[in-house]
Amino acid sequence: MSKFLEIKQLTIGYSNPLVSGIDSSLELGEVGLLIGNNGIGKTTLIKSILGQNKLLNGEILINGKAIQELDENQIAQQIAIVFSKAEIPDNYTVTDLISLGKYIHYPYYFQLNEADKKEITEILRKLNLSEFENKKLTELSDGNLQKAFIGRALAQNSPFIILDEPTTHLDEENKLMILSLLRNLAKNENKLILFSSHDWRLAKEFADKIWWIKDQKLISGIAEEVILSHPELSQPTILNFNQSFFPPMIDAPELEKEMMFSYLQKNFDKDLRKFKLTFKNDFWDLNSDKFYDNYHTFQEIKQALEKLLDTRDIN
Ligand SMILES: Nc1ncnc2c1ncn2[C@@H]1O[C@H](COP(=O)(O)OP(=O)(O)OP(=O)(O)O)[C@@H](O)[C@H]1O
Repeated sequence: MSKFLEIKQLTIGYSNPLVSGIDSSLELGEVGLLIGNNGIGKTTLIKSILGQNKLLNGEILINGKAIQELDENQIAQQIAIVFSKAEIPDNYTVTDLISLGKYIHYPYYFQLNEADKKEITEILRKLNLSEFENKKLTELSDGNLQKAFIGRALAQNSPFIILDEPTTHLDEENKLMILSLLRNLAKNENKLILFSSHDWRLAKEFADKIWWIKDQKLISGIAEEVILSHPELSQPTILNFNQSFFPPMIDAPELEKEMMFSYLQKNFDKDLRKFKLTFKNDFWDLNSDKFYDNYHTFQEIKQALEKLLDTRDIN
């Protein structure tokens, strides 16, 4: 069976390559989560899949056809895109926006036929947006606005939907709502969903596959397997807010590791990479090449580290 999206030996970028040697695929009914640091090439990859960027090498096949051989309209029949930074058209209602999804099927000026109207009513219902059908977009909550943009993608009726950061700017409850909506679309309507996210820790619970851009390569596979085989993904350093803080090695279950990281990051503007903390259920081991002791509380660990750093500064 051929994969709906197939990428072979692909290099993407501009004058210089950003990511090379990409070999991967996704099938209808799957949810793929695209992650990677800022500026690493996520949007560039999305644009390449949409045929908007010249490929530096290799190929992208959509339903067996090379992307370069499809014209704009043929691509729109296969792929709908939801950009999170989309401009909100002034004076548009929710129904107007969703109706725009039908545009690709008509010439410049069009009027919706009865079947289209029925379909849009059905999309509004499915997205729980019926009560807002005549509301201006500018009056919607962020969560409902995001749903309206997804509604436009659904009206386009393409089997593949790509979303750039669909959960950014949403509160936790709306994030979960959008993520389950995306998963339901894949599972109940056999859509292929590929979305990028900075909230990937949450998003991974809803994704079948992870596509992770790192060191100019794409690491891809079943979400859980990618995380298991790349310990740095489960290291909390990915949530580093404090530029001059470098965490010690923390050997502990995920939650304890995350909490210890969070506590140290708030309390130290320092490089702690010389130290290692090991969780032993009832206490924590703290050691470096010259030191070893154990502690029961976070505060004891903080005091010990402060003392050790002080001593080191004097020496
Ligand atoms: N049209 C362009 N010409 C040249 N370089 C570009 C162009 N567009 C983007 N870049 C550069 O390519 C790199 C990757 O950008 P891209 O937008 O793909 O990253 P990203 O992973 O989506 O980042 P973010 O998470 O911040 O959105 C950046 O260094 C960016 O400056």
